[in-house]
Amino acid sequence: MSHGWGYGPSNGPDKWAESYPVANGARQSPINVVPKEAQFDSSLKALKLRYDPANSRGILNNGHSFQVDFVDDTDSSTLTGGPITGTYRLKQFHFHWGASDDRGSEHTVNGINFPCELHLVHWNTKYPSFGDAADKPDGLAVVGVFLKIGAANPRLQKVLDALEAIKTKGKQTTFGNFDAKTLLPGSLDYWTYDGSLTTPPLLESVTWIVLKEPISVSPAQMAMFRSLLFTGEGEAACCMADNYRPPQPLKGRRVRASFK
Ligand SMILES: NS(=O)(=O)c1ccc(NC(=O)CN2C(=O)C=CC2=O)cc1
Ligand SMILES: [Zn+2]
Repeated sequence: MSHGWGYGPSNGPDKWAESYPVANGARQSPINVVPKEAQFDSSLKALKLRYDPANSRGILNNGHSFQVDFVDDTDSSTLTGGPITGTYRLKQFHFHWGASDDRGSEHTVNGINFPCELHLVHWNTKYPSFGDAADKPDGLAVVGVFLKIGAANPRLQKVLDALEAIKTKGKQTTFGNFDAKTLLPGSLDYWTYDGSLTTPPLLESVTWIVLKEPISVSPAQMAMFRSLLFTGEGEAACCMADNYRPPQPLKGRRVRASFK
């Protein structure tokens, strides 16, 4: 790819394999989840997500999405239990969304797209840092949460209200005292499978944990996601939307369910 990867016709998901051959690898993400084909595994533990609001640090427009970054130098915001062993620390969360409400999620369920998907990114503390963990087969664990059109979600509002300050690529601002737990649905039932980052470098290092229950988002709130720009200040504006990779081949992988 002559220029950076993105989601446009010349640098989008169909082109990524040119610079990132692992795009055609054996454990790529996202996937289409077919609940009837997922195997209930009674040995799967309940997810334990313990997040300390004091760890939230900033919010950044990285030109592909926006992410809320967390201080991750102690075990104060962690993921344990579920399909993983050991302790994984929360590094950041971000979203993927569509230009219209009929698309935008990365994972699909029975071929259905949601308008938006939240990813909470964690790294395995058996490694010294996120960067060290990012290319290990058990290095990362991402919790995926679907957003479904419905009533306005007050728990999203603090995040959405911050977007006006980070409209263009590279802009960031402080974002303290945010409790990421408030973004989770009531049920922590999940599907899990071995996968990858869904953006370059597409590293096959992610244990995916996709929650069955969506959280709500209103059409007006979706419009706020779409008010962001892929482009930097002074460049021709391009609205940030359709920043999702479509489902990838399962290639024989098993998808397990924590629930019947
Ligand atoms: N969409 S996803 O699979 O959850 C996905 C998750 C993460 C990343 N990349 C990163 O986290 C890059 N990164 C670093 O390497 C250090 C901080 C940071 O943000 C890419 C994709
Ligand atoms: Zn993501």
